[in-house]
Amino acid sequence: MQDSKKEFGNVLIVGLGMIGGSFAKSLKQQGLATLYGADRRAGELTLGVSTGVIDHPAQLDEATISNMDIIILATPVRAMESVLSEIKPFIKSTTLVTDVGSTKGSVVAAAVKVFGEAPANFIPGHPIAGAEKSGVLAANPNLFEKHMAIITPLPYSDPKLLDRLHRLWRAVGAEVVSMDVDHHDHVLAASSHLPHLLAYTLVDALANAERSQDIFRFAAGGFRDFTRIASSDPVMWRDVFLANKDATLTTLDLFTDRLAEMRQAIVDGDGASMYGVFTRAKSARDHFLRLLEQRTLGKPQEKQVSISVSPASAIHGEVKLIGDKSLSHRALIMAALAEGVSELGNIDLAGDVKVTMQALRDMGVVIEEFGYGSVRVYGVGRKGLRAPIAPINVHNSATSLYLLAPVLAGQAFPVEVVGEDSLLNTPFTHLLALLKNAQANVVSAAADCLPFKFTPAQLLPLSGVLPGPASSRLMSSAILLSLFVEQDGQFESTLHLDQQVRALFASFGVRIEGDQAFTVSTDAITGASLELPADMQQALWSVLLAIILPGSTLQLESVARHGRMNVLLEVLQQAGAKFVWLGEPLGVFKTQTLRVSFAPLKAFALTPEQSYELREFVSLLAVLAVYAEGESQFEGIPQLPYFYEDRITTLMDGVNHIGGAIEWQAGTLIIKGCPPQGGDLDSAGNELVAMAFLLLAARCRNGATVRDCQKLLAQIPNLEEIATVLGLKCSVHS
Ligand SMILES: NC(=O)c1ccc[n+]([C@@H]2O[C@H](COP(=O)([O-])OP(=O)(O)OC[C@H]3O[C@@H](n4cnc5c(N)ncnc54)[C@H](O)[C@@H]3O)[C@@H](O)[C@H]2O)c1
Ligand SMILES: O=C(O)C(=O)C[C@]1(C(=O)O)C=C[C@@H](O)C=C1
Repeated sequence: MQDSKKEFGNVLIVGLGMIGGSFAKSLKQQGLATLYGADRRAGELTLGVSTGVIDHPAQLDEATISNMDIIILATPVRAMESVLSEIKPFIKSTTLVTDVGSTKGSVVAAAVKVFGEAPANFIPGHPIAGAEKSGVLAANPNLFEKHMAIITPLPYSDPKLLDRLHRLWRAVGAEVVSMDVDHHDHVLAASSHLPHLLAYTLVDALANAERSQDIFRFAAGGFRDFTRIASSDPVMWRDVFLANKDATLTTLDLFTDRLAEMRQAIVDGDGASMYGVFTRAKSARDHFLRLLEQRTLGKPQEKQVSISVSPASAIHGEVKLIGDKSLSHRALIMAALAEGVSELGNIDLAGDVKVTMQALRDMGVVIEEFGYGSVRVYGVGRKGLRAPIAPINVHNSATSLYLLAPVLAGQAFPVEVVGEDSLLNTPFTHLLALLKNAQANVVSAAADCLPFKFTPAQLLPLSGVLPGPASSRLMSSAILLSLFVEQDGQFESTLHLDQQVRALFASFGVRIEGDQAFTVSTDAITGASLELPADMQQALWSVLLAIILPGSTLQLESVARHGRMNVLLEVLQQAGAKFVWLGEPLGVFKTQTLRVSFAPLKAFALTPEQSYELREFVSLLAVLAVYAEGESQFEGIPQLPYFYEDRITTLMDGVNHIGGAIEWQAGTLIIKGCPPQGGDLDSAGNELVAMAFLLLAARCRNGATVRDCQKLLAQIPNLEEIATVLGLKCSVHS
């Protein structure tokens, strides 16, 4: 009877319905077993044979049972006890007996009742896959593919048979997860049983309500999506609720309390509460969908995107650029930690800032978007964040990590932070050292890399100089950490604090005094109304476009006239650029309109101090030098952190490849003014290099194509639009 050539030998399905039939069909189609089916409805067995789901119909008698290698119980859960009693006299100890029931405690209890103690060859399981259909005709051999199968091994389960069960589920395409029986029943009560109860009850209540005819007649997608599962098999679901009574009641009580709160919000016309629940729920469901998508599709392959730029003539116009990226991160975090509501205008809502915003939303902060770049943030107070339902994912945003980590260290709940791509291999040694200096409870998985696990701790004031090379991100981390200690925070840094960052914190009631030795104090973090200044990278890019393209004049609104911008403009003046500030400085960031126009450029030099101060802009300045007459010299580049030099190397490769001339001479970068012809430029995925190449391309005689721009477009999704407004012809293609 046994077919020894097939991997799983003889497999018997008891209960040849939708789930049992799907299992059988998959194994049979792959030729992995000889399939037997038993069902109290003879018709299902006949259909099973005629539709190729099983090889043989069978009875639960000695001849069948003693010859099986695997027996799978796939009846409704309350029928399993009687099936086990029936097969008990004939089961061999080497036969794996398992089940697919939706509840696990009741199935184990049935086994204990029948056998005295669940035998070592009985190992329960449950596929987290299904449909609202039933019966063998609904069998789908692909049903379990890329779905999870939970198995709940018992302490004395036979390891060899456990291994066979793993292989069996993997053979039908499932990912196997082990779980404790009680945990399984509580989790599934919430994720599966409660939704079925709600769907059945809703349909039944409406079907018996007044106007039920019209209710169904006019119901559309919402009703259909919510109630699909009310078409599921009633016997199966009656059994589930009888079998998993306690866990279902616990989750049902939680739900009815929350429903009562929603009812009250409607009675009170409390829109803020409703909005809060809806945004949190939307964010939680979006998160769930992303997880599901990753599991079923695998990680999506990032498509390579290129931008082609045609040779441009002049650019003209008056533009208002989106707000500064780094200030946007900080403003959102401060508004979330504030007491009261903040209104933030000209926020950059793309790229990495979205990561910070999502993390805050995941922790219960309501952020309403109204109009382009405007958000209203309902602050929850320093300690008012809520534990997220899943780890906080900072994706590829180091800035989000630097700014969120101190906030998480100060909360009263444990939380994990995960990341993606290159961030996973980046050691955050200095950030961790800073957090530990404040006695934060944080552990990293390995080698100071993500994931990090935070557990609540009483934070203490920082002492001494900030670890590692001076960095403005780490300085902001130190300021944010100081908000969670009782006394005023104090720390030292060799870096000057950016005036705009100081102004931003001050707007929320946080005073930062001193220079190099800082004191951070606050009575209360208060909500603020702020309009952020234009992003400096984008502002410089547009300014340089106008400067290098003959005939251009450009007026940029909301440019902050502060420290670094002044250093930058000094360098541009040295190169011969023409610009003028218009109007009076406005708001906390002292913004003004900046007008620039084309000027013939001459070579210029950066001192090591200027290179350090302007390190974020060195790639753009190098392109400016390509269009200046003579030989520009940048000193101090090798002394910058390694990734700045990496950027410059990519930039040099590109410029030299299309006919420019940049070289190193004794640690100084020498750029010879010599307009290139054009061609292909590979940005190696770096968004700042890509931006510099777009600038370079604009005046190449034949235009140029910049490759690997996906990160740049993630940061500036409306780049094509900005270029069009300015009059630059570029097209994005993959
Ligand atoms: N439907 C789903 O989405 C889903 C998902 C995962 C797990 N499950 C579990 O899988 C099992 C089967 O569900 P289904 O959706 O395949 O149901 P189904 O109604 O399609 O199939 C059940 C089969 O069991 C048979 N049966 C009932 N009592 C029997 C008995 N005493 N002896 C022999 N056969 C008997 C029925 O005749 C029927 O053919 C249930 O335990 C259910 O909890 C279902
Ligand atoms: O997709 C469906 O129709 C299901 O109901 C599948 C579902 C679920 O709730 O997710 C139903 C019961 C199970 O035990 C496992 C999966």
